[in-house]
Parts: sequence; structure tokens; C-alpha cells
Amino acid sequence: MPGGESTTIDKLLRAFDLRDLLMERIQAGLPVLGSCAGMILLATDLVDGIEGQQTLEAIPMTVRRNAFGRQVDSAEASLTWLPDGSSMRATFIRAPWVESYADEVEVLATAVAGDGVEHAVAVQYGSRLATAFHPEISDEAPRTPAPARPDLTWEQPTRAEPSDDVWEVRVEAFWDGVQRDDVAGVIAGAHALAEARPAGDAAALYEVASAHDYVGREAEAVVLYERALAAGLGGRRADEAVIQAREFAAERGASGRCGGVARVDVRQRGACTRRGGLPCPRAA
Ligand SMILES: NC(=O)CC[C@H](N)C(=O)O
Repeated sequence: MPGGESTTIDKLLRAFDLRDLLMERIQAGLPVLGSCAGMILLATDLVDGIEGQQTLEAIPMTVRRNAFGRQVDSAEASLTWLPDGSSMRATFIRAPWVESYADEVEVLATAVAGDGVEHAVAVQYGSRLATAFHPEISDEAPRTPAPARPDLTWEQPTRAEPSDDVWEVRVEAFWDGVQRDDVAGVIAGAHALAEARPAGDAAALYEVASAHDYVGREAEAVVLYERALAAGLGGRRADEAVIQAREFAAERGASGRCGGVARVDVRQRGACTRRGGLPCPRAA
């Protein structure tokens, strides 16, 4: 998380729907480094935040914004990098400091501020690091990287929707918003979902198949259902793929012979598997 202006970054994260996603990723173990405004964004609590300012709540600490003063109080200072006792120059620009922190948080560097008191300015919590200064613009960097500590003991609070799998949330959102008559949009949307998965992924193939089915392109859908099944599709998706592919085959066979058999509306069947649709038929 870069420096800049934490209130603006917070607003943008929310405007672009990235906050919950980032929180989920960080909680799932994505390593993160926040500098300056980034440190503010990783804190659970703020002093001198603006009204309604939110953070990613990744490190159990309270951070004071603009703690060292205004822009004119920005300065370069010498610090001791505690992991190896080496000294380094650090650049502070309208910088925050860590006011208080949970026992599990490790302090990597402190600085004595204008108030004559030593404050934590670099901390580590598992694979989450935060610095009040800007390491990217100093000539010097710590000689010893902070040791990797993947074990987290503190359980992070979250305001994000509980979800095991961000992709499944996207799939749900896609189907909640589909318009059956927007054929190109439905197909493109399903392909966009598939691109977020590895090539040949069974669940992704299934979703693309379903999209074709939904807009009435059954023949292509069946080929894709079969490919999904061959790729090892499991669970609910596998049941539905079998039913839908089988019905298409039956429908084809019937109409090919006499053309008089009641047509099963495969599109309807596609729709009924979605939330808010018709009750789902059960597999025989
Ligand atoms: N250099 C910086 O990132 C400044 C941070 C800024 N004061 C804030 O509140 O976000």
C-alpha cells in the first residue's frame, strides 16, 4: 500500500469495490507492505482520521495521522533498524506514527519525535509490514529484511462478506445481473469470469457453458458442458452439466426422429438453476 493520502485511497478503494476484496486477500495470507498512508490503511484504529475514514484493519494497532506535523515538518532522520541494529536514513513526509499496538505486533524501528518521545515507526505483524516513512525514496534500505513470520495469532475482525472464494462471489454477482437478451454481454461476462481461472478449469468451463445455454446457444453449451465434465467438474455443477447435456441430446434425438415430442426448454432449465429462478429439477 503506497504513501499518498490515506483518506483519498480509502475513498477510491470503496468507490472501486476493492476494499472487501483486499481485506479478504490479506486475511487469506497475501503479504502486504504499507508505507506512510499505507501504514494508516493497514491499522485497525486511527487517531485524527477524518469522519468515516475506513482502513483495511490488517494490523492490530492504533496509528496517529500526521503525527510528526504538517508538510513543513517533513524530514529525513536516522533510525536504528532493530532486526540487525544497523542504522538507516528514513524520509518522513506528513508521516504517521504508531500510537499503540497489540502484543503480537513487533516493532522494527522507532524514532524520537518533536515531543521528545520515542515512537514506533516500522512494525511487523506476520507477513504484514508497515513503515511510517518512505523506504522507496531513501538511498538506504535496511540491510536485513524483516524475518518472515507467517503465523498470525490475532484473529482479524472483518466487515467483508464472509466468503471462502472470491471467484465464486464474482460468479454469483454475474448471474444476479445477467440480461438474457444481451447475448454478447452474457457470453463476454462468462469469458471474463473464466479468464480469472487457470486455462481449462472445469468450473470456469461450466460457467461459460451455462452462459451459452442461457442465451439459447445450446449446441455450443453442450460441447462446453462435456469439456467441463471431462476436466473433472464436481459437485452441484457436475449434476447440472449432466442434466443439461442429457436433455439436449434427448431433445435432439426426439426432434430428429419425429419432431413431435414436447420440447424441453433448455434455456429455461439454465435459468432455473439460478437464484430467484424456477425450482431446480433433480437429477434422475
Ligand atoms: N506521505 C504520506 O503518505 C502522507 C500520509 C498522509 N498524511 C495521510 O494521512 O494519508
